[in-house]
Amino acid sequence: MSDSLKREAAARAVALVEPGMRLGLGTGSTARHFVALLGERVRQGLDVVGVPTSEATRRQAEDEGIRLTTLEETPQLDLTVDGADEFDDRLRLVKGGGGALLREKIVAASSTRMVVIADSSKRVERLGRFPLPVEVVRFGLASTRTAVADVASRFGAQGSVTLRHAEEEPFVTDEGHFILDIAFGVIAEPEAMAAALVAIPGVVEHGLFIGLCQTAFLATPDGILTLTNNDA
Ligand SMILES: O=C(CO)[C@H](O)[C@H](O)COP(=O)(O)O
Repeated sequence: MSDSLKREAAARAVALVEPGMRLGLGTGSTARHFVALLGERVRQGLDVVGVPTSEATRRQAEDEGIRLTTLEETPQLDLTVDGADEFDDRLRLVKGGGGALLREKIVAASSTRMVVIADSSKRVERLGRFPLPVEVVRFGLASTRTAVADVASRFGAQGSVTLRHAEEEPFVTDEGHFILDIAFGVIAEPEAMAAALVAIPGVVEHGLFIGLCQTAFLATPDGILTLTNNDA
């Protein structure tokens, strides 16, 4: 998708921001537009505070002059705006392509409202096209990986479980963990599979965001499509 479409989706989300709001600031190339546009409004006098979902977003928000806070200081947020790697029509999301899924999920769960901004290529009929990221502690990696692979195959994964790398080295998250990517194909039972994954010792979190997102602004060549999920 072109960058200008991503920016349009981000602009729709920025329009939701009101003075005094406590914001969750997402991670990725689409969320980056949101932070940039928010920065423009802050420089025009808008007073908000934000909790960044990654060190990359923290650096960008600081450069933009956005006042930052933490969940320790501000445990309840009004609105989180973030990207997604894929989502279905019930606004169940897969996130973590950028490796920030743990902080992203904690921030989203601390928000009254989560809005996703994405392009139409991210919309899927059934989740699983994008490999599912699973954040794991480094200790016991081989055992955890075997347990994750067992769950993945029980729930119909068509591909393998891969340790994510950055260049030659394993990718390390902002919280100091590794990421396993599960090539599913189709995730037939997202809720049950999510429960099975978090039951594995060593698994910190997975990239399925279920019941967290209420609204998606979807950039299409014909304009912005709004999807809503009133159950979240
Ligand atoms: O989950 C994420 C990072 O962990 C991102 O939100 C996701 O990867 C989407 O990124 P982009 O907007 O660049 O497509």
